[in-house]
Amino acid sequence: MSTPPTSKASNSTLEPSTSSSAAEAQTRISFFERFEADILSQRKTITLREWADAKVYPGQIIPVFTFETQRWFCDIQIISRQAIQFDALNSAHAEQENMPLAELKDLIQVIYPGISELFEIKFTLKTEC
Ligand SMILES: CC(=O)Nc1ccn([C@@H]2O[C@H](CO)[C@@H](O)[C@H]2O)c(=O)n1
Repeated sequence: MSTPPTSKASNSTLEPSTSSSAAEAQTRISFFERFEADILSQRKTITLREWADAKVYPGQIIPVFTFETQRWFCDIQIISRQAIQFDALNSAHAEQENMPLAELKDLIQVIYPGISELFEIKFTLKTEC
């Protein structure tokens, strides 16, 4: 059996980047199961993540899985990704999360204790099961 040549095509679907970060783009994203219905109905159109969990780029279409059981439930297309300070979160963010601002801020501090800089990822639904 012959050995394949060293792979150099793993990022072939990504546009050429101006920084090195696209090389680390994640190929999937997970959400807590309790947000599945909100995502499928497009009541939830953003997510707020720490840097390590926000390596997605505008135009990318990625599959979405539940955090709990890694069950696929839709694909999303990334619209934008932008840094946001925790202290700058406002009711417009909460509305796009389909939850009250106080609840959103509490939740983020449970998921990412002490975090001050987040990334807001806007997305749109591409497919659903
Ligand atoms: C499962 C996993 O790995 N991580 C996360 C992290 C965040 N979120 C949601 O993003 C918004 C702001 O953080 C809120 O709606 C969160 O609940 C999520 O669903 N899953």
